[in-house]
Amino acid sequence: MNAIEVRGLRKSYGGNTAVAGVDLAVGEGEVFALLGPNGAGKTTTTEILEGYRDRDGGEVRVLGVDPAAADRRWRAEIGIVLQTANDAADLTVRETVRQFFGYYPDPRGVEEVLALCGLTEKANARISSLSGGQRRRVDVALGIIGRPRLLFLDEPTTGFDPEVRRQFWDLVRSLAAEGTTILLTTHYLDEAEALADRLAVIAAGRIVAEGTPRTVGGRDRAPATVSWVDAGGPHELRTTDPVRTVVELSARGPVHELQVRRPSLEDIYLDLIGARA
Ligand SMILES: Nc1ncnc2c1ncn2[C@@H]1O[C@H](COP(=O)(O)OP(=O)(O)OP(=O)(O)O)[C@@H](O)[C@H]1O
Repeated sequence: MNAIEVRGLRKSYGGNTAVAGVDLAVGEGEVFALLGPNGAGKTTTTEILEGYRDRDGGEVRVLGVDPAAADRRWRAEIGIVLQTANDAADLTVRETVRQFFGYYPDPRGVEEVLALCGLTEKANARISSLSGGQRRRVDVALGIIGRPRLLFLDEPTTGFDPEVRRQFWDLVRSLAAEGTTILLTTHYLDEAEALADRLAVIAAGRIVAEGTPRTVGGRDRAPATVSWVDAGGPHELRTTDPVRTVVELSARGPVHELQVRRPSLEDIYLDLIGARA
């Protein structure tokens, strides 16, 4: 059984179509990233999957259940890290995490979660005194304390400094290694590349490409750029067979600053969403 199955999902707000027929399948234990520009329909799609938003049409199964008709038991198997920070500003970090501990049938230990999220040193600090990135870590802690089978991460590392982002990536990898299915929404393509087994690019409410970070949008077959400097000056060549180009160049005589550049995920993404000519 797939953790998430979506067929023909549609949602409009008044006359504005936010999701225009999305199909999606996420396997158990997969880390799946949803990419797309602002307003593409990512949050609307994930909120429908989380059971927080009605849909206009389409079939949706999350852990085998229609989220529109889900019960408490289903909800306990889902972890959610929303874009908005929590608002229990007067409580300390530990008190906040402990409160959520009580909501779940089989939670992780409070101290374990604080440690996993790098919050042990801030355990006695009030939420209101935390920095933006530290608050975000509390959101993540609350999302994972229930030991979810499926975790929704909506732009989880916004506001994180580079070191904390790396720590968070390690946390996601360890959750994935335990078998947690993860649906990640992010604007950071390096994050999708580092974490996702598969990803989909959504634009104007439709999925425009799906694949692994290596293959999406024909990335693995796209031409590479070979650049070098020789006696005639700098050169650049786009080719689908860069190995052959390099072999031919080296047979011709001395070259310097030889570089082979494959299209990055960002190059492919920008092409897919039509952001480049
Ligand atoms: N509650 C709402 N009422 C009316 N329109 C909405 C509502 N929520 C979203 N929309 C519209 O639906 C479309 C999709 O929005 P959505 O928030 O799903 O996009 P997104 O891909 O998550 O964007 P972002 O990257 O900015 O978070 C947008 O045009 C947005 O203006």
